[in-house]
Amino acid sequence: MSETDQPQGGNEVEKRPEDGESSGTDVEHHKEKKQKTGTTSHAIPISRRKSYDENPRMSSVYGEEKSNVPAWMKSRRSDKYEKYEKYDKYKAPVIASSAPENKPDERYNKYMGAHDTKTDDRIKRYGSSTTPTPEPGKKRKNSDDEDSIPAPYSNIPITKGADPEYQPFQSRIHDKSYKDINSIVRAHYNQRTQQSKYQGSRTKSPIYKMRNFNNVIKYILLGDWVKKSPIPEKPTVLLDLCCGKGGDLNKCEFVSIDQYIGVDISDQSIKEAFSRYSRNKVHFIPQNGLKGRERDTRRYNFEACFATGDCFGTSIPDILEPNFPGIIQGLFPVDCVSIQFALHYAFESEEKVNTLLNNVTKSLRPGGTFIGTIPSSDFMKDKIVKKEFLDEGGKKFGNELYSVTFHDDPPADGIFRPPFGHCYNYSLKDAIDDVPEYVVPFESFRAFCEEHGLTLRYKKNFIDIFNQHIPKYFSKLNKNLIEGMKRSDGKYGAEGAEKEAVGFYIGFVFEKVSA
Ligand SMILES: C[S@@+](CC[C@H](N)C(=O)[O-])C[C@H]1O[C@@H](n2cnc3c(N)ncnc32)[C@H](O)[C@@H]1O
Repeated sequence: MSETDQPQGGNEVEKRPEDGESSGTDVEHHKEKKQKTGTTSHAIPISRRKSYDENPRMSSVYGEEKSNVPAWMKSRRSDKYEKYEKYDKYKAPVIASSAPENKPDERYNKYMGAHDTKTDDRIKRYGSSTTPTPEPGKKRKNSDDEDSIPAPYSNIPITKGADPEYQPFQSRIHDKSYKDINSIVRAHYNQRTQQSKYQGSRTKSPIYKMRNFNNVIKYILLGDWVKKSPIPEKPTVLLDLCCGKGGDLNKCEFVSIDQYIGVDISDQSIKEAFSRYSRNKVHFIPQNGLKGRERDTRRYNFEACFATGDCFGTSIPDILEPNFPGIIQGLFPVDCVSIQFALHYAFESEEKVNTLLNNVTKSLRPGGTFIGTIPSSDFMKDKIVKKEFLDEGGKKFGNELYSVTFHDDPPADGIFRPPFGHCYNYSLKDAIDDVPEYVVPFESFRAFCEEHGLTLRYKKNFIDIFNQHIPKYFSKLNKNLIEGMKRSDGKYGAEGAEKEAVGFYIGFVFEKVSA
């Protein structure tokens, strides 16, 4: 397996005074039945405007250059909050995608059409927020603070744990074998989002250091590989697929993007991400964005919108456009597509991987990057070939923190053929209880990416990423984040069982090479 290592290292990153981190290791999984479950998309627009047009109209990006509202937000403006209201009350599992099956060209003509000479004007900055501004000099709340915010889900039972100050996560999904993977994943992450509000301080979690380590890895990957928009005055846009609770919002601020788009299948996670963003966004963004101006490092200086949707079963335009009319023409193609700790769910079938990679490549501008983190098929191969199993049957490996249990006997040479549908249950203490996910045979994944015009630029195991790049990032990252990785020998990084658990993952970067 060839490996390229060409970090750009050129992206300017800023040291920020504090860091409200989340998830990171919140890796999860599923089980499958061939039933295809898409999602109707539900979206949360973010606006800092106080008033809206009375008469909704279709947006025309280039026809509204003088306006100070992003064009994609102009139509249906009046029902913006109504939509959020609806979303807020949304309870039922999402069923049935309306994605047309066989009209990709039609859909993507529009999708790709925005990248022309007038793209400078595709989005405008606008001011006036309803979000309260923190007192000057006050730092943004970190995730521990956020967890202590009273939550509306008082019906959720609190899991009993050994530490009275900390309640470890425990899944309450029953009869997984009768559910399709989307349902399991959605239920799992909805539960996690709700339970996390009652768990207590994250610093008490048995995987606290691991979470910090994984977050640092994502800072490094995004810091080195998010490429700014090549067109001056055009916003730098990041599309976060399977964004979860918005755990990477801080990282997006760190790399100074201008626009964030988050999509996830878990409606509770999206709601939490929206809430996290809303609490911390800047009060005012100048009309011309913040290019060349100082950013407020205590807050999010970028615009954001969030939508619920199935990234592996539905096209991105079909997820976003119904909720944010004009967004595809207004903000796409984007500069970066990020997918953190989630791509393995797609490897259930070729169809899902194809849908995902179509979403990625059609969303990206040429030269844009596709950045992700996944379990390492090489790591699995090693375990299998060396027979480092926890059970007699040779289906389970791991340690006291994590475990992988294959559904079927793994191949003796550790090479999974065909590349799809190799299911295993993954467990991670205080995060994941036996949730199914799929092996991502990396070389096959790479070949699929190449078929989609994506060329591998970087691929490394987490331990190597950390060792090679932490010197550059050590002084730039939040002190609490760094201190949260302190080892027993006084140095920083992962050790013991945690080291093996984080070594299970790799980071990758592909670049879109052609139009
Ligand atoms: C381990 S979490 C990672 C969250 C976030 N990317 C992070 O790094 O903190 C995996 C996420 O993938 C989401 N997910 C799984 N399958 C999905 C799908 N088909 N479409 C969209 N999101 C999906 C889950 O709901 C969950 O939020």
